[in-house]
Amino acid sequence: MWRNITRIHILVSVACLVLLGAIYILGNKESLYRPVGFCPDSDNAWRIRDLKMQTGLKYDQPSTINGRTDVNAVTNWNAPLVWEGTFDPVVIDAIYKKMDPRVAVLVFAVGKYTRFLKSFLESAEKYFLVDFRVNYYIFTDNEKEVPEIQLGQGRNIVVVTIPGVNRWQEVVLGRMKWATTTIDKQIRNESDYLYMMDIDSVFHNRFGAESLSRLSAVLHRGYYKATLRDQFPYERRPESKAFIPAGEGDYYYTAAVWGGYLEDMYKLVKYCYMQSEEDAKNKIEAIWQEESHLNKYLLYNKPSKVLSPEYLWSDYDRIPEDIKVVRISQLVKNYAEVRPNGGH
Ligand SMILES: CC(=O)N[C@H]1[C@@H](OP(=O)(O)OP(=O)(O)OC[C@H]2O[C@@H](n3ccc(=O)[nH]c3=O)[C@H](O)[C@@H]2O)O[C@H](CO)[C@H](O)[C@@H]1O
Ligand SMILES: [Mn+2]
Repeated sequence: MWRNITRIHILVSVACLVLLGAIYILGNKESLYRPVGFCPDSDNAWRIRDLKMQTGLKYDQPSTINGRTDVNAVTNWNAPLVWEGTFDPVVIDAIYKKMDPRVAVLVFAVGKYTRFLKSFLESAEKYFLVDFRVNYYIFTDNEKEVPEIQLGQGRNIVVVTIPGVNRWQEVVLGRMKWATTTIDKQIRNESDYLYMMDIDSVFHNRFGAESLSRLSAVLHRGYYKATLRDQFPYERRPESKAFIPAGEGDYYYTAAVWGGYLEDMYKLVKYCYMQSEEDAKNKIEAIWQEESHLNKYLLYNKPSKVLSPEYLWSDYDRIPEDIKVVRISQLVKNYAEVRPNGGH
């Protein structure tokens, strides 16, 4: 009898120890494979802690006097405004490589837009965060049309199947819903940074780690130089959640390229989703769909980096003197032909 109880005791104790051990290991699983240089904070997001660089790196001495004088390289909230010539790729890459972040790129290719996948992905492999870890999440209603692409080391394609639509506006706004739910389900565990991008674009030059920050937004090429804030195509109807009154505004940002820390992007993507749902309930659609909601958010929650229109130019437009490098450019397309319900 005594011996039996002892055995049961031992068995129960061992089982408890195994259980505790399993809970401990599972609880720490995240930190086991998290890259060095990131540290968790209270809302479980990952923050850059140290701007570390190895010894012996060779690069040009930075100047306090010389730099771009034709453009402004800092916002009035003291965030960098990134142009060619305002960073040294050697230094930036060295710092960010030490952190070795995992970057998620979310693109949608619904209906005829699958035709843009090949050139987007092939050019991204050549120019987008080369030598970094990148997962392309391709949301499509036709996975058979996702092309086979030769990918660099540490880079993957993940196909997410979604239903087709009748109106292009549904894809554009639907992106916010699908991104929110897919981050919740899957992406959160696989990424430190997240980018949202239009698929109808091609990379032409380096689009590198200088673009990474807590929240990075790109100046829309059409309104970056001479447009008065009251002329920005913000949503101007007070009935919409995206409403911005006259007299307010910093810049007009494009919704075709935006990125940042996973959790900050999640918050913003979800915000656009929720705001557009509110609008739908009130039978209104913001003038530029999620771009309008994005601009409202970024006015009152300033981005930590503003990227110049080098980070999204357009093949429709002549390249002006101040754009020294076109890093990615929107393709010319026949809107009426490529969209399910025609052009604008
Ligand atoms: C350069 C720029 O400012 N782009 C914005 C502009 O887009 P665009 O006029 O460039 O819109 P677009 O036709 O490229 O649509 C945006 C994206 O939605 C996806 N898509 C769209 C339709 C479709 O049938 N299938 C499909 O997959 C695809 O990833 C596409 O790149 O206005 C849109 C809202 O009106 C968005 O704010 C875009 O980010
Ligand atoms: Mn586009």
